[in-house]
Amino acid sequence: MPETGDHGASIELENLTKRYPGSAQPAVDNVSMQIKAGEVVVFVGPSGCGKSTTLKMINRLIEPTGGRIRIGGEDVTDMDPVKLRRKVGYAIQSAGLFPHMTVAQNIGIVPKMIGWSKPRIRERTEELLDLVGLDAAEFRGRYPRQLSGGQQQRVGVARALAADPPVLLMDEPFGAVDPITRDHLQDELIRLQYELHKTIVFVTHDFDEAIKIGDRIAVLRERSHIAQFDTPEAILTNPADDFVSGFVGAGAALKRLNLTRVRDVEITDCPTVTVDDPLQQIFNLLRTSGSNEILLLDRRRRPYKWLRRGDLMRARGSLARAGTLVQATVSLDATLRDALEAVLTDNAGRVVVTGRRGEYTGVVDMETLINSVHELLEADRLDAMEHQHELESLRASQTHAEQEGASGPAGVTGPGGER
Ligand SMILES: Nc1ncnc2c1ncn2[C@@H]1O[C@H](COP(=O)(O)OP(=O)(O)OP(=O)(O)O)[C@@H](O)[C@H]1O
Repeated sequence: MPETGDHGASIELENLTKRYPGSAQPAVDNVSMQIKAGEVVVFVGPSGCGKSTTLKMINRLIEPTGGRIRIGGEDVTDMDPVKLRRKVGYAIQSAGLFPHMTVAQNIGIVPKMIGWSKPRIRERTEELLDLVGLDAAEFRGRYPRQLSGGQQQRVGVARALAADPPVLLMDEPFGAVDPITRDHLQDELIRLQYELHKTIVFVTHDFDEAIKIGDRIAVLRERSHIAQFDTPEAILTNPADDFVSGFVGAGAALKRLNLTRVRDVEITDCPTVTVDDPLQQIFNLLRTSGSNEILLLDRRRRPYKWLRRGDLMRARGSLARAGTLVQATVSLDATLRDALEAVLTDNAGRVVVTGRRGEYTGVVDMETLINSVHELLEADRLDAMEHQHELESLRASQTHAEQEGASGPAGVTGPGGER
């Protein structure tokens, strides 16, 4: 198990402002926001709206000109920035690795800075490489130029996590890699977060990425004014205004598929055999299982081929020539959108689900997917109606209170809270 040490800490921004010298307008104007411990909050918004500036004020790479920042309840606005950065990991686009340092040296920078012993740094480096899916023996001695873009990005994330900070800031970390690698890196971040429970603030241009990764999304407009700060479900089904709708874009129902993971839907079992099983046993299973196909697994229980009865007849005693290779698989952390894509491109309308090491876990088929999507959309619709109803009752009770000459209910500043 990876070290899960320091879980997330809450972050509170209070009237945070940045006015760059010589600029007429502030780049970030009076932003207040509460981020809960252990949640992933994504900032999305148009270019130049102040996402990066807001993010970099949290670790004071950019000094605020007004307002306060609290991490885990502690005011860090005036804390020594070097001390602060131990609490806050930081990963950026293109990884930002030092080219003259090896992977291990890059990851060890912060631990070394804060005086960890060499063996402890070495152990932590190995653990982190494993955590981000890189083989330590192969990668620790390489230089960044000897890595692919996706591998560099993984090392960047490992480096940001090195001293086990409760908070992780990520500034378009996957902006510079191709869409497939980007998808993998997103899946891995989700898996990592499942184990680590850090508080993550993530900046992106890409609303689909925000939906996939965020527990909550802050849609920002110019000067980092918050247009809506809510769960992806709420933003998709109930955008606060035209600006947010514009950002959500078309295809909300399809985007909704990005919000649910394969592990959340019903995974069925199919009959399986392994390459070491005798042919006769495979035949028998095909006959008795009631299924017209069975899945052949390799020695590490990874999906290998689909076998049908006719395939075995034609195979004449050897599995090498029999069956159809399993093309696509999806992991438990894959989104329903990925699963749908895989099922649609498979002529038998199903996809094999694999665990962390690629091992067979089950199967998801078209019918399960369609049912799940219908249930999800229906649940969203009910939630949106309930939310609407709550807002209306709140308004009615406020109007009533005003008519009675009393002030509104304590602490209620208006519908929508943080909007
Ligand atoms: N060092 C600086 N000096 C002066 N103005 C700056 C500086 N850095 C950023 N700005 C301005 O502040 C505003 C916000 O910039 P910021 O980089 O935070 O936006 P962003 O939303 O992250 O943009 P993008 O998505 O394009 O990266 C922009 O108008 C930008 O021009």
